[in-house]
Amino acid sequence: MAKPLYRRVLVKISGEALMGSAGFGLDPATVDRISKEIIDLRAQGVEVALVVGGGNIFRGVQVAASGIDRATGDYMGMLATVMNAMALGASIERHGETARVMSALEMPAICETFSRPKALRHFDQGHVMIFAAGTGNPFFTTDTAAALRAAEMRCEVLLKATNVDGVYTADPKKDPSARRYDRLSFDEALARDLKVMDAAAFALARENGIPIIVFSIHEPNSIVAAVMGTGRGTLVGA
Ligand SMILES: Nc1ncnc2c1ncn2[C@@H]1O[C@H](COP(=O)(O)OP(=O)(O)OP(=O)(O)O)[C@@H](O)[C@H]1O
Ligand SMILES: O=c1ccn([C@@H]2O[C@H](COP(=O)(O)O)[C@@H](O)[C@H]2O)c(=O)[nH]1
Repeated sequence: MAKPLYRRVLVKISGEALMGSAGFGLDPATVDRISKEIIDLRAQGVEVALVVGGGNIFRGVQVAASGIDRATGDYMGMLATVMNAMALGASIERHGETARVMSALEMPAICETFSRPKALRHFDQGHVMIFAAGTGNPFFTTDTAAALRAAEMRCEVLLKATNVDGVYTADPKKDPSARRYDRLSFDEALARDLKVMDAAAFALARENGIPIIVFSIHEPNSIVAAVMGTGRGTLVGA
């Protein structure tokens, strides 16, 4: 049986994927399916931190298109990630593991505010860590937050569980002739301006020597497979 390649991982969960086949919001079956994979990883002794996106509810850019200023839209997007984090945390706990949600924006009535020493302590105690509200700053994305928290939490890899099964030469949703990479360097990803993640996220991961695996969250057990090294996806590294 395959063994985990990594002991401590950060998984970036696509917000958009959490809506399942609905056009908006949270699909409970999808949330539960993802939670069960996280629990399977914990059962294998893997320490798991999560950063969740907000694309199933609000993205700052989309909010801005309706006339609200961009920074306000971004704060709305960050609040969306808090709701997703709470849903994932509740589902993980329902399935028998302990989870701690920490938000980059203060909302003490709801969850803890992010503090690195506290987060490391929670991690050492075996809790699944869920980092909400991105970086806490507008004009960023949860991909950048994922690279940032992965570095802060000393994770060995960043797993981007998303809507596509890897990094392509161009956006495969727009260009049917795009080809998928098995492996790719950070320098190439940045030089080719591949939009699967923003440049800040790639640069932060490169600086901290954290490889990124991009894979489809729609494939059953793909998070576990990525940790075992048996899944389909693209490895972005040095
Ligand atoms: N070169 C590329 N290779 C692969 N996907 C790409 C590329 N360029 C753009 N994309 C797009 O990037 C998307 C994944 O990134 P995106 O930030 O939109 O999603 P996410 O981070 O998974 O979701 P969310 O923002 O909801 O958390 C894919 O759905 C794909 O259409
Ligand atoms: O550090 C951050 C992270 C996110 N945002 C805003 O939230 C939404 C949702 O995040 P996604 O990464 O798109 O899933 C994003 O569009 C931004 O508007 C932010 O401002 N700062």
